[in-house]
Amino acid sequence: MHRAIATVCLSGTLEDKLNAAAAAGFNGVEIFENDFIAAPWSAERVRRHCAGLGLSIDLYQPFRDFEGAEPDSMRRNLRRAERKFELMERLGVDTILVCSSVAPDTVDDDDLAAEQLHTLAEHAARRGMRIAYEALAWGRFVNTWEHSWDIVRRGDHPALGLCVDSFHVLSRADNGNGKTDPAGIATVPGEKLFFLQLADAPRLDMDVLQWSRHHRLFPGQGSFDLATFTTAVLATGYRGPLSLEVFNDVFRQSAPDRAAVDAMRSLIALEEALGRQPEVRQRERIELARPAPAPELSGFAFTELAVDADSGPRLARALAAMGFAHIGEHRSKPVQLWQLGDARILLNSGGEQATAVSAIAVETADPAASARRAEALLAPALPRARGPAEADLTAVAAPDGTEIFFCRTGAEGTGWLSDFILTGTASDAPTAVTHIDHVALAQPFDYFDEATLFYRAVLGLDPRHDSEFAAPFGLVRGRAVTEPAGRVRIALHGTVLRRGDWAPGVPDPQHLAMATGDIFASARAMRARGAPLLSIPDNYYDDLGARLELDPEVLAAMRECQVLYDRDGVGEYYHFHTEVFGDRIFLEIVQRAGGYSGYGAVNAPVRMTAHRAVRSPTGEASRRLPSEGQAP
Ligand SMILES: O=C(O)c1ccc(O)c(O)c1
Ligand SMILES: [Mg+2]
Repeated sequence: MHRAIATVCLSGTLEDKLNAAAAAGFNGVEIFENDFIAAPWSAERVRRHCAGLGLSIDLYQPFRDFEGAEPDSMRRNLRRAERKFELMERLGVDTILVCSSVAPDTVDDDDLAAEQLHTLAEHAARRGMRIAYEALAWGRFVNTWEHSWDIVRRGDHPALGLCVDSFHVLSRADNGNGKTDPAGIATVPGEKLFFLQLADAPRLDMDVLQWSRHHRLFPGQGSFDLATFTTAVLATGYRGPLSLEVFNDVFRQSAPDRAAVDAMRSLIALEEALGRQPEVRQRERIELARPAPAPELSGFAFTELAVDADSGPRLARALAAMGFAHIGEHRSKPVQLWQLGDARILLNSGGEQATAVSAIAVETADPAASARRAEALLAPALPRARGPAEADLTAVAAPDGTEIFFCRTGAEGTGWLSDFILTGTASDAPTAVTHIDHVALAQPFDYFDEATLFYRAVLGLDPRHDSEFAAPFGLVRGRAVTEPAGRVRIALHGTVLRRGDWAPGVPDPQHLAMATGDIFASARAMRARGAPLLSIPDNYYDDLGARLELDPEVLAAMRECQVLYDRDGVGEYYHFHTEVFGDRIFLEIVQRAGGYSGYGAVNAPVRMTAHRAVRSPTGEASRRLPSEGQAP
């Protein structure tokens, strides 16, 4: 389909925005009026620049406070409109968005609004132009798509049609803010639907104008069902642009090239979702992106930690005490392979990077298909330095820079294990650890929403378990992306607000969590072997005993083993932690019981406070993520 983006989505000048949109592969743009007004270029120059970039100008917007005006204002409004039509002629754009009036002196009279829009359409038609009328969710009187459609119908002019914007429709459908039925859009005749704007948003219980102006997201980053919504629009016969219109405080200050790629990824993923809707699949002549389907992921092949001269030996000692065996050495790089049960960890001391999770390898049913899909979804491919006997592992970069590898352990030829000279064998899991349960990655503030879409679209993981909690260094936001059966879980966390210099650059270290079948046996065995485990204050256990009526023996065992606890409607979660290595990494052991699928977010502030001692808030510069704290 024709993919477009409103200039308001991107940061910078009009020139920056147009260049970024074209570079990301968009076919067209909506010119947001303020971007044009502030630009040093004439309309003709903008038109030429767009043409040179291969961008059509699909919409000029917005034209505000037109309908329901007193006769005197109407004369002024028509004059204002004529000036904009002249400008549109120069720009070479034939459709203008008129959004429903918010003016306090608007008259509540649908017949009057319809008559005035008819007149406006008549003026537009003389120049071969069209009026796309959009109901703002906070319009003075017109604030549902149904109401705008009723007025367009009464206005009865071929040059008068609707603009539907998923935010205005779904924000009202979702929070019970007013009666509206997104599915009903399917009944509008396609020729009366002039334009489609798409935005996602997180579910927030707040004023709808503030929600729209600050928190809109690209499709797939929030909680709206845009596939169903767009299917209803396509059912009308609408074949115009899929156009993104996102107002977002973070994107407004993000590098426009990167944001435009994120935006394009969201449309590719949406088109793919549309192709799965039976109603859409049956219609011909809809060209949709069809990336290779996401192959099934069955777990983590390995996780690689970048270590330095200090953290490397400390981590190696900790892994040994936790029961891991050092079973191999990489053929050409300073990389150690450690294993316990099915949990494999690489310690890589060859890079410049500070101690951190540097790579995650997922077990995929088809590594080549995973790589093709990642490419189709614009994941940046990473070049691999490859030695003669080494597997050709495909890797892409996640938004935070973590390398994601696609592996099939044991597969002929591509087995990554053959990169290692095996020098030992895994012990018999003396500490009951079975596999990697999850990897927790600190996200740079600017890339949190981009990361959600990346993992969802590229790896086919589902976003779940949104949390927000007050921690010693500020408010922390968490979200997990998981394989449906829970075999791959990645927990993302980041700061909710930017902060000054006192708090650490990242709110919480990254960590690697291993699953055990017996949390107390693991804790006792690891402690006996000298693992550097974290101490939890007595206050925590006193509160736990007060909040939950736990078996006194279990509570005593938790206190003895420094195990934290959570439960939800279906199951229980037991977990304990190591100290922090190199400021940026710790290890966790978890036991899930009865289908608990969370991450013990309720306990995170306690654990973070316990880690506080090793995360002194001074001298932070060296502890920021590579992508944090850089000059813009
Ligand atoms: O927030 C606004 O004013 C605004 C303007 C134009 C739009 O298309 C829209 O959806 C919102
Ligand atoms: Mg809009």
